[in-house]
Amino acid sequence: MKPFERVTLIGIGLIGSSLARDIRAHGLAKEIVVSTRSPETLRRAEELGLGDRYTTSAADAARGADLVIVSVPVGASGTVAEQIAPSLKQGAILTDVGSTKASVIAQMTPHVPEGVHFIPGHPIAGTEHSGPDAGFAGLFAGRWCILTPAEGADEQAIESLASFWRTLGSKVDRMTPEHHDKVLAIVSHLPHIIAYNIVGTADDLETVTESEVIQYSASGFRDFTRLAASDPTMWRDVCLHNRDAILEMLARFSEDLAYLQRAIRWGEGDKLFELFARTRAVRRSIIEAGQDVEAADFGRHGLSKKN
Ligand SMILES: NC(=O)C1=CN([C@@H]2O[C@H](COP(=O)(O)OP(=O)(O)OC[C@H]3O[C@@H](n4cnc5c(N)ncnc54)[C@H](O)[C@@H]3O)[C@@H](O)[C@H]2O)C=CC1
Ligand SMILES: O=C(O)C(=O)Cc1ccc(O)cc1
Repeated sequence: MKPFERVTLIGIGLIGSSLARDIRAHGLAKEIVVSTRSPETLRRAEELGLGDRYTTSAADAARGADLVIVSVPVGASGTVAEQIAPSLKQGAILTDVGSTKASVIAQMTPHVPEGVHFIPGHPIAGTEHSGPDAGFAGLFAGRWCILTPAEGADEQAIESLASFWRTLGSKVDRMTPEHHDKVLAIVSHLPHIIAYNIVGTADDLETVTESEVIQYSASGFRDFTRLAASDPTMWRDVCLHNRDAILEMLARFSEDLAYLQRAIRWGEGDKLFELFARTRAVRRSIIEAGQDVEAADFGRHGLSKKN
């Protein structure tokens, strides 16, 4: 696709810095402007050569940009939108990468000036690491990116953003923010919450000393510890900003867990076997659909990238 004259990245952690690297690699911008709140992170981004211009002022960074990508914890979306609103140029595309959509839209939309195209997005790609050192080119290749534009949003702007993500190798889908939040609650938010919970429980158990947890953690527990090592600020915000969908899925999860608990208590092996056979089939269908590479990649990068 034709490069943007100026792309501004607000937030330069795992996602923002991966975007910076990919935008450079694919020649998608004539100029990359990097902005983040903390001077230390900004300095690190500069050392890594992630942009062409650097500033802690989101308002200065957004001025004159054709594409502005907000990659901050979802709870900070409203503040950022308020800061950049007066600098956004007419016709600019404004997007985000937040893991929750309805709340981000509610926070940002009131600040978006007439004539600026706000197209919310969410790349379903990441790792448990955070910060500018954790990003890498190619993170989004082969992964989905979900766009959740409002009804009546400018089709040309949507297509331009979709084409940007496709250039990074992503598959692009479109859905309503509410549907996105329900789907992501079950496939991403609950798994993280369950991981935080099980690792917390193991850590609390007085009979299991810390050294035993570490010494005997076979692959099952280990997989949970990877997710449970994810950024606390990011996941606090996800929980607070997708509250309803997460609570709905957690209620369903607890019911199903009680069923499992009862089957174990009463020795109902047939019920256990039926469930375990059904879930094995789910895993197999994911692998057949070619999605297993993603799980393997998360693991690989998780082991090799430092925080
Ligand atoms: N980590 C992951 O695997 C994925 C994360 N996301 C979403 O991407 C967004 C960013 O996540 P990461 O890059 O992982 O986080 P990160 O913690 O690596 O980076 C966050 C960045 O935002 C900056 N920041 C925080 N508050 C700010 C504010 N008020 N103004 C300006 N900058 C601010 C930080 O300095 C940092 O540069 C989040 O909304 C998250 O939900 C989406 C897909 C995957
Ligand atoms: O590291 C993992 O396994 C992930 O699940 C990464 C991830 C985290 C948050 C998102 O909104 C999307 C992807």
